[in-house]
Amino acid sequence: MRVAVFCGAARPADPVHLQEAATIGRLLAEHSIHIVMGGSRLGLMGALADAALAAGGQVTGIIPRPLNTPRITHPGLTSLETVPDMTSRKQRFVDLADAYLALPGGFGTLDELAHVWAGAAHGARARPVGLLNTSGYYTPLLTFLNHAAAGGFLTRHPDLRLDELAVVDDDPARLLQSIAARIDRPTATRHAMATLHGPS
Ligand SMILES: C/C(=C\CNc1ncnc2c1ncn2[C@@H]1O[C@H](COP(=O)(O)O)[C@@H](O)[C@H]1O)CO
Repeated sequence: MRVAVFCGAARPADPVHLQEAATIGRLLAEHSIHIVMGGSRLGLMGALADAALAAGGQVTGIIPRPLNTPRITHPGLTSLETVPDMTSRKQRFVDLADAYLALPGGFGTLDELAHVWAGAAHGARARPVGLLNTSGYYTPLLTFLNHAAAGGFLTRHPDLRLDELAVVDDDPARLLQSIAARIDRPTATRHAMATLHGPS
């Protein structure tokens, strides 16, 4: 099972975000969940990857070629894939992940979240999305999404329900439990087999 994690490259003002990123990394590794992420050593991405690797986990980085420099790329990932640009990276996250997790972050994280939500709104197979709401980081975004829904702007796909857009929790372990319970296991297994052996 693979989870794509979107999270900040910046050093956060409050170190609790680095600690929580490390907690998520460790928990994913302990549950043998393969992490797919932006491939950087910086910010929350670095904290997540370091903790997962230290706990024996698998971490795949997907990094756009222009960002693949020693200053940015994590040197110890179990695998690293280079892609031409940010748009291709977002598509690789969608190709590879059985679920998505967003930790606190900036425009890059929001862009990745919007990409998966827009895909689901346009009929792509919806996969669970978890928001780690440390210190209420995502509460203003959720308020905005409710505002957008009330304004009738999130209705393009008739099956899309706002409460299905994301599972929100400020507790890393509870959030992972909720996401794991929502993963479509037969599809995830077929998907893993197809990736390993080619489509049957
Ligand atoms: C150019 C600088 C840092 C950029 N480094 C990044 N390396 C890898 N992945 C990145 C980087 N910046 C953005 N991403 C992707 O977006 C998310 C983080 O962006 P945010 O704006 O910090 O939220 C993350 O999930 C990555 O996939 C500075 O020198």
